[in-house]
Amino acid sequence: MRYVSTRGQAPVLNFEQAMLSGLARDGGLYLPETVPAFSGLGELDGLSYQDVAFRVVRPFTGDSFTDDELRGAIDRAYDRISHAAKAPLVQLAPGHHLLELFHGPTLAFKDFAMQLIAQLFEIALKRSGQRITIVGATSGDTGSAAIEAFRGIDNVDVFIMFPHGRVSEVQRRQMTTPDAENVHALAVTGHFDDCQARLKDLFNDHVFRDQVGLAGVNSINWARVVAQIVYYFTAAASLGMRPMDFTVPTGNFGDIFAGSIARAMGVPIRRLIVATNQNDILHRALSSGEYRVGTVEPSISPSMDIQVSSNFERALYWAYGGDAAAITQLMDELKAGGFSISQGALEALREQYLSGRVSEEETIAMIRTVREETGQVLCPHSAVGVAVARKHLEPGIPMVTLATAHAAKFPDAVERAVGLRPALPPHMDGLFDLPERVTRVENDAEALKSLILERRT
Ligand SMILES: Cc1ncc(COP(=O)(O)O)c(C=O)c1O
Ligand SMILES: N[C@@H](CCOP(=O)(O)O)C(=O)O
Repeated sequence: MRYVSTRGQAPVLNFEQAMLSGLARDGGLYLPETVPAFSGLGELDGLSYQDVAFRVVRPFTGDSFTDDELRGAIDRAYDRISHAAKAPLVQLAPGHHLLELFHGPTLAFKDFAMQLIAQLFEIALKRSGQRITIVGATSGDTGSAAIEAFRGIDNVDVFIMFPHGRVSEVQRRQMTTPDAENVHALAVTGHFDDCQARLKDLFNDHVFRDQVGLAGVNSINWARVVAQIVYYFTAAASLGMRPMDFTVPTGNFGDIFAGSIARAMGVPIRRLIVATNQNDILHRALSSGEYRVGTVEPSISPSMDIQVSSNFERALYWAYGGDAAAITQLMDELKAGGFSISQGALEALREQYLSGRVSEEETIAMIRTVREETGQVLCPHSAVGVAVARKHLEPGIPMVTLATAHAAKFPDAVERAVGLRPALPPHMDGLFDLPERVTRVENDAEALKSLILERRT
């Protein structure tokens, strides 16, 4: 399996190289040259999550890992997910199911990919003896999952940038309380898009990139996306592999893009529905064809407070028929505020994705409604998903909404909706008592580079 950049000017890589690279050297994102068709869709029901993961991930890793290495990595990764089913599917209403992706150590869907790629990074780094510096940008969940997965791993330093004052207290403490020496939490002045833009600045400075062995674990990293494909397969297998719809609370477009790969591999996904909060650039883009960056508005679903949605570049690349020059041009226009999607590409995107947007009030109301109807307490991101999904239910077609985080990570929003603060699970006891370690940083690439050079171990 070979991986190519969406901008067409970076070296073609194998899986391990693409994983260790993160962003391509031309600023683009890696994609497989072709998506492998999956054989044996009908044989998955009844298999463990780990068995399905092995079958789904294997075609993407090529000869980068032996079967034993991959199987071992999968087993160790998913041992950390507490639920026996790993990603249980529960019924919210007849025909509407919730895919619970919050039973990992940091209570968000990010654990599914981050735990696995940490294992794969460790194998690859032990083999090569290479030392790397992971830098990540987070609106809250990627950072905590990355810190949890990579803390204490030899040959790795982890620097996580989060927007100061714009993540929940639980998310912040998950990033600032681990005492591992290789972990560095950085509170950046600005919002998530600033953090992500600075991250890309670091990658695009090739001298710095090579000097520190820069690696990325955001969903710009193809390996993250691959791991997120698996739960579309397990959900579809539980529902008998008949045509179904998925609604995905969306920000950086990694999770829903993984759904489009599952579909390309053969999972009978009829509609993939993008659910956004008031930061609705994706909904506006799919509705109007205009991808125009607005101001990031803080919301009660802060992990989706994103306007520049990285993985949309991958979707655009396919919508433009793999025309890397066109993507490069669009990404140049994006620097000046946005671009118009061509009619042909917009039609191709609309064949892949529907979209909906939910206001703050609707999100609160949905947390309340679902609690009243089912007893389930949703996190605000999952509530955005459920609210959009409910507008798209069709008789006879199962709908799966991804529940992307545990309600206890966002107690203020949940309390506003239903008057209770969900308890954190026992493994997080003491989170509010531990000392925090965090460095305030300006939204400035040079300041970040100096800090990273000074701090890496
Ligand atoms: C809880 C939660 N829900 C949804 C999302 C959106 O996922 P994606 O960025 O893959 O679109 C995020 C952040 O990525 C998140 O942390
Ligand atoms: N919501 C994310 C934003 C980054 O997403 P990623 O999937 O690209 O890592 C977060 O919680 O940090």
